[in-house]
Amino acid sequence: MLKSSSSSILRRQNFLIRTLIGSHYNNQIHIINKPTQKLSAQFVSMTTTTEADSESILRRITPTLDPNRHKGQAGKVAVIGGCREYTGAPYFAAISALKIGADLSHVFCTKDAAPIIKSYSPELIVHPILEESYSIRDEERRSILSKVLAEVAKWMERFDCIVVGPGLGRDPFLLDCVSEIMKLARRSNVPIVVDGDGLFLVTNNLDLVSGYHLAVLTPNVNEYKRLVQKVIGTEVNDQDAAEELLYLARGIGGTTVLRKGKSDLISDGVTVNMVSIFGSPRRCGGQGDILSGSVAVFSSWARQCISVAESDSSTSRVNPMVLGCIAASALLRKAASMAFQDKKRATLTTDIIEYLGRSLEDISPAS
Ligand SMILES: NC(=O)C1=CN([C@@H]2O[C@H](COP(=O)(O)OP(=O)(O)OC[C@H]3O[C@@H](n4cnc5c(N)ncnc54)[C@H](O)[C@@H]3O)[C@@H](O)[C@H]2O)[C@@H](O)CC1
Ligand SMILES: Nc1ncnc2c1ncn2[C@@H]1O[C@H](COP(=O)(O)OP(=O)(O)OP(=O)(O)O)[C@@H](O)[C@H]1O
Ligand SMILES: [Mg+2]
Repeated sequence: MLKSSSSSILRRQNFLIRTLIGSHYNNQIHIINKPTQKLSAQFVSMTTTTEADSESILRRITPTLDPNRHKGQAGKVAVIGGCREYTGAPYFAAISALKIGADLSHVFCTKDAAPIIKSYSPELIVHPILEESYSIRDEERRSILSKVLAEVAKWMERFDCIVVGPGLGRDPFLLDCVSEIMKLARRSNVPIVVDGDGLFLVTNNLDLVSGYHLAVLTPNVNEYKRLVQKVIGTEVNDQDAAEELLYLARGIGGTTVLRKGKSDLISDGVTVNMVSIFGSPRRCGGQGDILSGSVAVFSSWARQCISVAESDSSTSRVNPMVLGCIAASALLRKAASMAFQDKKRATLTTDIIEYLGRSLEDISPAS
């Protein structure tokens, strides 16, 4: 009985993967020119840009609510962020993951930030383990770094994805600890979404993500500018945005980059996809944090889908991190648009989070 139901799930997932490949790859940007090896500012605009079929990707990667599944199977994510200044950003990322459908969402933050983040929500599992320079003496650094790492190591293998950076701050000692956490995640093959101050860290230490195919960078306008300057050595060229992003992703060794903006552009150095469905004209802070938590969940779901069908050799063409980005971008934009219809100028990030569930329900009904 159990065997026959699991083989029917397997058959369904194999079917989903095959249709996924078909629809997704018909809707990506086609790179007509073969980029030269040398990274160059002189991109020749030869791409045709089409919109990703995000609704069908969302529908296909979102798991069904199966009564046989146990807690954790729909996703366990962790946000590394939250310091003295910023407590909203890690909360937005972590709660968004739960609202979309993850089972467990953790936050690893500084000791100061933890009671505040806990008070926002009893749903989050909050670990007050990070320290900033002001709270420690120089001679304690080494022992505190080992303690922080040991604490995170106890949990790391349980996570399907970690999100590094929302509200992390830029304290040098804290960033040293986070670099070690990222190395640990990489050694454990745990996917990493890098956002906010995590991008400040990574831009100055590209080796942390370079060549890691399970990493996603989600830069906003400023963060993208700094990345392009560092990796390509030029100013941003909006005329040839798709080619530039492709070169950037290649320059980081095939790490997926989601460039946020009026249209979101996504590349892993092989393809470039675009999501530009209407969102909201409100640009209140925190929407990028929703996105990073959502990418963590959707890319984990896409990986689950693909790993079930691994025997199908054609699946090697599908990058689950890219699918996760497309799904997350589309869902956030839909939720933002619904929240704006309701709240207009008063729309805040918490309002958008309240619409995540209904937006997903419209595309992939729970029953
Ligand atoms: N409630 C919270 O706790 C929030 C905390 N956040 C955190 O704040 C930290 C810094 O992130 P930021 O996004 O502010 O860093 P950025 O480097 O993107 O922004 C720095 C400055 O650039 C300006 N800027 C933003 N968009 C611009 C544009 N399109 N053109 C020109 N200038 C622009 C901003 O006004 C800001 O003063 C991160 O850790 C982030 O996660 C943000 O996520 C927002 C919400
Ligand atoms: N001009 C725009 N029009 C429509 N949607 C946009 C626009 N700019 C950004 N977005 C959407 O908002 C989301 C967040 O992007 P934004 O650039 O605000 O990130 P951010 O600055 O990192 O946010 P945060 O305040 O959380 O740090 C993106 O996924 C994008 O889809
Ligand atoms: Mg941000």
